[in-house]
Order: sequence, then C-alpha cells, then structure tokens
Amino acid sequence: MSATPLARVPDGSALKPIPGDRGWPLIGNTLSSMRDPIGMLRHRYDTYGPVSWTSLFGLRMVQLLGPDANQFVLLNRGSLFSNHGGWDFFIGPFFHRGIMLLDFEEHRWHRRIMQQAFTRPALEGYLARMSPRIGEGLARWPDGPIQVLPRLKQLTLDLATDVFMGSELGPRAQRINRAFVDTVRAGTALLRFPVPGLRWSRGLKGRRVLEELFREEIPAKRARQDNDLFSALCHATTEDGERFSDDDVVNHMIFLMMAAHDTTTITLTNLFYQLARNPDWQERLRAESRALGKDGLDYGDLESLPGISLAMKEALRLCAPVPSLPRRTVRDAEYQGYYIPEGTFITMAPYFTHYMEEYWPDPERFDPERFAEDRREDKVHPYAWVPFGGGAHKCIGLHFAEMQVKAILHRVLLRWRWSVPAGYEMPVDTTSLPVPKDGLPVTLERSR
Ligand code: HEM
Repeated sequence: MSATPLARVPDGSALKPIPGDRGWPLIGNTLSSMRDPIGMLRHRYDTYGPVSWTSLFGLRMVQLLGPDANQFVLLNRGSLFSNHGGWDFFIGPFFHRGIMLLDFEEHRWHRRIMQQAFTRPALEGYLARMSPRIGEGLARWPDGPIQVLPRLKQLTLDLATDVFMGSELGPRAQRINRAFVDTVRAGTALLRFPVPGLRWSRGLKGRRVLEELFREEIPAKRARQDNDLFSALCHATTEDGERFSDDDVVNHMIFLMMAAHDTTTITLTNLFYQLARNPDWQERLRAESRALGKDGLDYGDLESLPGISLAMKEALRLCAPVPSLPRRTVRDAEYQGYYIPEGTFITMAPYFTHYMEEYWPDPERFDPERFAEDRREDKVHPYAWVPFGGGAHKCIGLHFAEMQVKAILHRVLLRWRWSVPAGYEMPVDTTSLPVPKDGLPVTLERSR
C-alpha cells in the first residue's frame, strides 16, 4: 500500500501530515485488525512509526501507538479528545449516557458521585455479598473436563445479579440477565442496523427492557439502604449534596453491568489458561491460598494473596480485555509534530503496547515476577501497562475487579488442580473483546 497523508496541513503550519493508507477497498484494514491486531499494529508501527492512519469499520482512524501516545491521549491535557465521540459509534445505541461516554465537566460531575459507590466500605459490602455466592456457584461445577469461558460467564453474571442489582429482584432477575446479555452482544454486531431477530435489534429491545425494569425498582431502592451497587447508586451523595437522578441511575446501572462483566470474565479465563500452562505458578498460588486457612475471603485478606496480584497483572498484560480505546478530537491537535484535524477518530491500543519488545523483555512469556518489587518492569514507563486505561476515565472498578478475581480464584485453587493437554495454545477470537474460540477446555481434578 502506498502512503497517503490523512489531511492537508493548514497553510503556513510547520506540522507534518499523518502518513498511512486506507488498506483494502471498502473494508480497509478492518479484517486484518480483527484477525491479528498485534501483528497488524506492529507492521504499521514499523512502517509508519507511532502515528499513522487507516480505514477501520468504514472510518478513517488515526492510530497512536506506544506508551508516550497512551499518556498523551489518556491524560488529555487541553481537553483535545472526546470519549463520547469515540465510544458512541461503537456502543452508543446500547450504552448511551454511561459514564464512559460522558465528557469533561459533565463527566467529572458524574464521576464524583459514582465514586461514592466504590469506597472501601462499599467494596467490603460487595465482597461480603459475593463471597458465599461464589461458593454456591462453584459447587455446581463438575470435576473433570469443563469449558472455562461459559462457566465463568455464568458465574460472573449470577454474581452481578446479586451484587449489582440485589437478590430481592427474584424472578425479574432472569429477565434482566437475558436482556443484559442481548444488550452487550449487540455492541459486537457485524450488521450495525436493526433487522428483526438479529443482534442489533435484540440489543435495542434488551436496552428497553433493562430501562423499564431498573426504573420500576428505583423507588424501593431509594426507600431503604442495602449493600448492593444499585442501592449505592441510588443513595450516593457528594459532600456538596450532589445526587443522581432516576435517569442517571438507570443509565449507570446498564453501563456498569457491561463494564464489569466481560472484562472480569476475560481476566479470569486468561488466569485459568496461564496457570494451566504454568503449574509451578498454580502451585505457588495454591500454597498461598491454603496458608490463609479459609474458603471465603474478607476484604482484609486481599493483601495476603500477593501471588494472585502478580499473576493477574501479568494476565492483564498478556491479554488486555479492552484491547483498544477510541476517542475523537474536539479541536485541531498536534502530536510529535503531526497535524491531527478536529473531528478525527483516534485509537490507542493497550493490547499492542503490552507486547512491545522495546518495553517488555520476552513479551510473549508469562512471567508474573516482572511486576515484583525487585523488578517492576512496568515502571519503565508510567503508561506501558494500561489495562485499566488512565487519566480522568481510568477504570473506576479496578479494585472491584481485583477483589472479585481473587475471591473466585482463591476458592478454585483450594478445590481443584487444573490442566490443559501438553502443547495446547488457546486460540483467541479477536473480532471483539478477546475470548478463547474454543471456550478454553480444561480438566478439573480435586485438590483435596
Ligand atoms: C479486569 C477487569 C476490568 C478491566 C480490564 C477494565 C478496563 C477498563 C478500561 C480500559 C477503562 C477505560 C476506558 C476508556 O478510557 O475509554 C474502563 C473504564 C471503566 N470501567 Fe473498567 N475494567 C474492568 C473492570 C471493571 C469493573 C469490575 C467495573 C465496575 C464494577 C468497571 C467499571 C468501569 C467504569 C464505570 C468505567 C468508566 C469510567 C469513566 O469513564 O470515568 N470496570 N475499564
């Protein structure tokens, strides 16, 4: 492909035009970015450097690559990049007014209130709810061969029903689960317009069902205080007395369930995979869990499982559940001497950064010790490890995620040893969020 500039640089400007190429007619580079995102970005980085453009999903997209670019986009000095402008194209119809799709002052207002639902006491309450439910959920797993992905999806969905919504929803919880699954799947529909019975229109219907069911429940939730997330959003109040309206609560609930569900499931799936391939690590974590001497974790126990923290960081490096983050410029911008016009779609790519040999020695290797205090390879650059993003929109649920991953993995480690056949390599479907194409088959064997 021959390089063409993205746009003409304004007369008299000393800036350079962004180099790049459209890729194939009509589809651009969409298919290669879905098939092999890291290989495709490596090729572009080697060809054009950290700034280039191509055509993806029918849009001209500027790819800003590497830790410096991550820092530039995520810190967003001068408010150059809109989250709404980037994400709305992909998930707006189903997750509009979710906090990640808000910008600048309005986003800060919502984030201040939402923060009240993620304080330490709130997290302690969620863990207390979650812990026995994890035990019940895992008790339904058989010994022997299982597919990890669908099992974990069911478990995290059941946990979300209780911890996010509150169990008193009873039979309505099942309708919410169904509607929720349809809504989330719609974001990855290939046909991006409503055809009855297909993903997109099922997603729109799912969104309407969720809105209705959550809205009906709000008066009861506002009337009493409980330790589920829905309740926390209904009661969250800042020191200045700011609170969410009913519409805000509905929009945030729908978004939060989505933000938490697949991301945590993918992280756990990758931990299962890596620990199956690295039995020495599996044994090390099991020994740590056994030393704790109990099945259910309390919040204070989380720090006693440092091995899981290291392994989780490494699993998130090797497979960033949110592989790239879109933005759109709200004014003309400049990066490393390149001219980025107003209205340009941008992506930055944690998935790619995490495999850059320039920053991560032997990047393909599962090596949790690279995050240990005496090595801290992630410190090579503050934006080299960015599975949770950074800046104003940095994941608000990162401690929640760590807590849930630890609470689940701890119980699994105590109950089973698991393995994959020698030489097994997990085939990853990267058409949307990265998941194993085969669901990750493993064999569970009782460990006590
Ligand atoms: C390992 C699990 C998770 C990963 C890898 C992850 C990743 C991310 C990333 C990359 C962003 C930034 C998006 C951007 O800047 O465009 C984000 C934002 C967000 N995440 Fe997570 N997330 C995880 C778990 C969770 C959980 C468990 C929750 C809630 C309980 C959550 C709630 C959110 C919210 C509300 C935002 C938007 C924050 C804002 O815009 O201010 N996430 N997450």
